Amino acid sequence: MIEVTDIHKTFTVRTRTGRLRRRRTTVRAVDGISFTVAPGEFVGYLGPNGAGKSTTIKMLTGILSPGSGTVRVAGLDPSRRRTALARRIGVVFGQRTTLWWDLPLRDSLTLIRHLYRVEAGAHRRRLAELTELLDLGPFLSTPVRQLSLGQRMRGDLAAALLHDPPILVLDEPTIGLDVVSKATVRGFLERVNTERGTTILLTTHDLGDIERLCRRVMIIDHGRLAYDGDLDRLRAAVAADRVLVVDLERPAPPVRLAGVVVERVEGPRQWLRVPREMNAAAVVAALADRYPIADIALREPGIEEVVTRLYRDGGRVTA
Ligand SMILES: Nc1ncnc2c1ncn2[C@@H]1O[C@H](COP(=O)(O)OP(=O)(O)OP(=O)(O)O)[C@@H](O)[C@H]1O
Repeated sequence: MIEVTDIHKTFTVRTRTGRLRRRRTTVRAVDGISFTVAPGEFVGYLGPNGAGKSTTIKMLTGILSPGSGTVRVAGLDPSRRRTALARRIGVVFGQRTTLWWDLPLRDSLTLIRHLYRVEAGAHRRRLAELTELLDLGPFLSTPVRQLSLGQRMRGDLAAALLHDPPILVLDEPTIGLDVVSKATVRGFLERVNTERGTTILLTTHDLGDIERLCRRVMIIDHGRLAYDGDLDRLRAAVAADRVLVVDLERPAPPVRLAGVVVERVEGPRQWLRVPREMNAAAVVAALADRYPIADIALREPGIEEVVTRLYRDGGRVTA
């Protein structure tokens, strides 16, 4: 569905160094990235600010052409076949709307129907379906400028999917949304992926989006892919520590066990950081030997911790 081979993109930036002097510097926004996304996959695209995510998305959607390397989306070269590609792809930019500010949402969607030349009957059916899934009914007649951010995003998602494209590319679709709107958007995307088989590439800083929706993540740092694989393997690869939550039978001072650090104590409950290289079962056995234990649970690190660690270590993944 999406094939990217060794793409590069550099920008030349002119910076002022004095009253008249300017210096030209080259920014390697994308520096040799390759990946493929198969039909029906839901892939998260992560990276710190300025890593090159938007530049990649712009090359996938034909807004920018790569300096070198090749991109194929639905078999097309996006920068050369932008119009043909538009029929096969839906794009949502969370920070920008594709809707007409002064028009009611319904009219915006009708205009989009004409742009994509969707036949009237198919449009009616699709709009009814999207209206139900995204609960657009209460604000279809409201001008876009009066919509809340969450309503506007639901409208943008409908606009991107009206022509039923097999590929959906999303750049920060949950940015600024409240918890309820986020849940609506995530639930909707999950259904689009599982029920219609739409291939989805999702760029986000919201790790909750990734954890809820994506089996595969790609992480970009300084224009290069630092990781491409499933989330669990990433957890193990960055060797983020696990936490053992121990309930002792009664409150006690922090337990003492070689290699294990007690992070927090609350009454009889203690949180123990267990380094990845230690065998958790052996730690549990050693604890049970020395302390009266009522209950015990092992927690894998949250995705926040995994990603923070990856960015901090300069994006090196060794596993
Ligand atoms: N049009 C442009 N002209 C000059 N430099 C640019 C341009 N677009 C992007 N860059 C630079 O390229 C690098 C990658 O930017 P990009 O917008 O792709 O990052 P990003 O991962 O999307 O970041 P963010 O999470 O902040 O949106 C940055 O250093 C940015 O300043």
